[in-house]
Amino acid sequence: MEVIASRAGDDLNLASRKAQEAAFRRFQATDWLESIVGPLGLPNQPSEKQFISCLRNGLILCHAINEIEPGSVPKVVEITRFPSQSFTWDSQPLPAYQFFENVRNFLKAVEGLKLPVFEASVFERDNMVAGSSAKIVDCVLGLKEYNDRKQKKKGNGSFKHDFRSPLIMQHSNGRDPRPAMCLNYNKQVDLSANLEKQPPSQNDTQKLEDLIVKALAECMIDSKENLDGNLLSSVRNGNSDSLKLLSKMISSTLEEQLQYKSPMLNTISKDLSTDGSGSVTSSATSSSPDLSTIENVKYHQARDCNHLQVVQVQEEKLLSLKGLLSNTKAEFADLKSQFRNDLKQMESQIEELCNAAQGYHKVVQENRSLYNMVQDLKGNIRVYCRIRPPFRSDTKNVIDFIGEDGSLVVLDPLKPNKDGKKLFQFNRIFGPTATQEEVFADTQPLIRSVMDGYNVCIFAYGQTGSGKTHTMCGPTGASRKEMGINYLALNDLFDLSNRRKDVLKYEIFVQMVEIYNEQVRDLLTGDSASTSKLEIRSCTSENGLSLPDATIHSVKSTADVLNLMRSGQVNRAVSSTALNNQSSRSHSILTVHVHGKDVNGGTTRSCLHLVDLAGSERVDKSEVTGEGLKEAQYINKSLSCLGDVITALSQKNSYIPYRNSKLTLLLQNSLGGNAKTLMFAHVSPESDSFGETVSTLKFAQRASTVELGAARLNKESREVMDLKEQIESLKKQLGEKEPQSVNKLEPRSPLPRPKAVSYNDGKNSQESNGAKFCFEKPTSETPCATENT
Ligand SMILES: Nc1ncnc2c1ncn2[C@@H]1O[C@H](COP(=O)(O)OP(=O)(O)OP(=O)(O)O)[C@@H](O)[C@H]1O
Repeated sequence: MEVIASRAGDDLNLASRKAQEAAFRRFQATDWLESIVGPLGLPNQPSEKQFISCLRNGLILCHAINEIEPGSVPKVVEITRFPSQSFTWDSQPLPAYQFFENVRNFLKAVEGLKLPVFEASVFERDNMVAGSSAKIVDCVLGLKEYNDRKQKKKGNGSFKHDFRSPLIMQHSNGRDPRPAMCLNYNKQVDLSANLEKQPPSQNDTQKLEDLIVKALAECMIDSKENLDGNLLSSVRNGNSDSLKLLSKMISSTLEEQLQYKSPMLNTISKDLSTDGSGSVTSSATSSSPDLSTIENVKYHQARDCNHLQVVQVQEEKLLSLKGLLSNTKAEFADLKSQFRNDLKQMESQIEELCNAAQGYHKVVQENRSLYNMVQDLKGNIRVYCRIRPPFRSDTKNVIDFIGEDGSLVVLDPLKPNKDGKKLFQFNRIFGPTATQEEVFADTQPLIRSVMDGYNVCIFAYGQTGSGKTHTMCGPTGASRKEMGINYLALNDLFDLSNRRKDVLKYEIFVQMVEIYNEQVRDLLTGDSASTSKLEIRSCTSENGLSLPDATIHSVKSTADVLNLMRSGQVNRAVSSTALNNQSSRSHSILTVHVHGKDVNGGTTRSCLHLVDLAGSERVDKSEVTGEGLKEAQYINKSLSCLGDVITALSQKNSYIPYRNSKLTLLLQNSLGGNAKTLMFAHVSPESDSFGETVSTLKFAQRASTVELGAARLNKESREVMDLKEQIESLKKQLGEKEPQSVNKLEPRSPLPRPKAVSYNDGKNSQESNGAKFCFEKPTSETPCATENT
């Protein structure tokens, strides 16, 4: 606001200086004209209006130019005036066409002298605006200069008008640079001083009288133009009627002037009305302060004139502001359209980003399937991690991040900063919200490969209460939708078997056992005595089973499976612990045997192990004692043996300690053989399980590095089978004829030459004495493969 106010102040000063400069030039022009044609009857410092009105009839101008260049205007249209009368500005105006003739003739003459001219129309009252007199003043001052040169040179000097500001000229001449108004004010003070010093002469009195009358008339002219000249003459002659008439007119004019708060006119009006008989002369000459008041009036008029110019300047400013506003509007419209374009660009960029994000998801998917493929080729144990939903929502969650690419970050609750974060990488992570179907969908391809002749092992590992049984079997009393992998897998196998029935005939058998306190128990026999002490054959028996003594059940539908699983589940050792009220106290193993026979006679033999391990537990946390403690110790021991086997396998050790536990012995072919193996690592998200969670994840990470080698297809074509049959019959024939020369006959087989490996279990006398053929390159602990390899 202050800046605006100071700018407005500057503008006012400039406008006021310009107005003063114009007034000074006008006064100069008036002085000069008077010096050429005699008194014009104008005040010392005529207003613009007075100046123009005085010259309007063209008479003064024509006489002035004729004085300088005689005959310039040959015919001047005169008005009737007394010989003593001067060219007064308030003379009776000529009819319009007459003074226009004078003005036109004058302008022609001026043009002839190559001096600056003006438009005759400025004399029309309608065209009179502030600054109208500027060109007339220029023209008159041009004439003056022309005359000065002429006088100087006495010749015909060409015109060279000096347009420099009179203020500058004053300054450069070393005179007082104050504006004309100030100079004039000094002049007025001098005059008052003179009046005080000596009594006014008759001449002086006359002059003062003239001044007052003119000042008053001037005011009237401002409001009512064309004041009757005769009236003024009568007033001068002391005619009291005329004086009264003038007084009346002045009163009405004063009313108008008073609106502009002109105290001087108020005073004069009072004088005139109170002293109607008194002569103007006496009142004018009686005191010098009246004179200064008249000067003040002129000063105020000049100021009003300045104000007019200020208004004009303000109007110009307003115009420029309007221009600025329209420019700003245009700029705003530009900006708007620019914004619109920017928005469109952003839209398209967001679209591109969306496409890129979709592409990224696709690439992640592809990467995962490629990674899985590589793992399949390398025969790595696949590891899926499943996170159980938290039991209580108010507990702190240690799961920090689950990546689509199988990355998992857990956060140590005791170190909630960067150092507390641990990153693990698996094939797939299932978050707490993952459904049974989602988990099965990722497992299905592996399960289906059983139907193609591959051995598959899926086992669930994790801390007690982390959700292993939930994943493998489903919750107790689960609906079909909530069923676990065991049921869904068998269901899928039946489905596939149905779809392939035209080309392949499948037979599906099921065994279900548990390892409880290091004893293998059949869960599907009604005879409780036979549920204990089943023997594991690391080299499968003649019927291809590693548990030949366990009951084997043929299943034809999912309903059969359901019934068997239910009875198996009932037989399973389950008890309540502090961590899980349905805690499995044993490792349960559901084995599905699939025998396929194609239309050509080719066969496949494969098995699927679905293992729900007992949960590792900290006995202090599970608060078990007595029998429960013993169970826990067995569980922990067998899991520790499993860990040792995994470590030895991941380190590619020559010795793999399968025999250290029943569990590892039973899973020997799946962990170190030619099966496809998948491990579900289960974790609890609660912060008080963080230690066990990290230990499970580390175990799972280690397991994922185990390379089993490419899984072997257990398929035999008709030709191979024929050859095998031939070999068998030849063997028989040779044995009958020359039993001693059997060793000389080598069987011809397209398969690699088998190695004879002694089976050193020592418990099965029949097999421990004999040798078995094994096509697998044996490790120290993998003496032979199953019969169907
Ligand atoms: N993904 C899940 N969604 C919903 N509930 C689950 C999930 N996982 C586990 N649970 C629930 O958590 C509890 C413990 O699960 P579960 O019995 O499967 O654990 P476990 O690992 O088998 O334990 P243990 O080793 O003691 O047998 C059960 O009540 C189960 O229903």
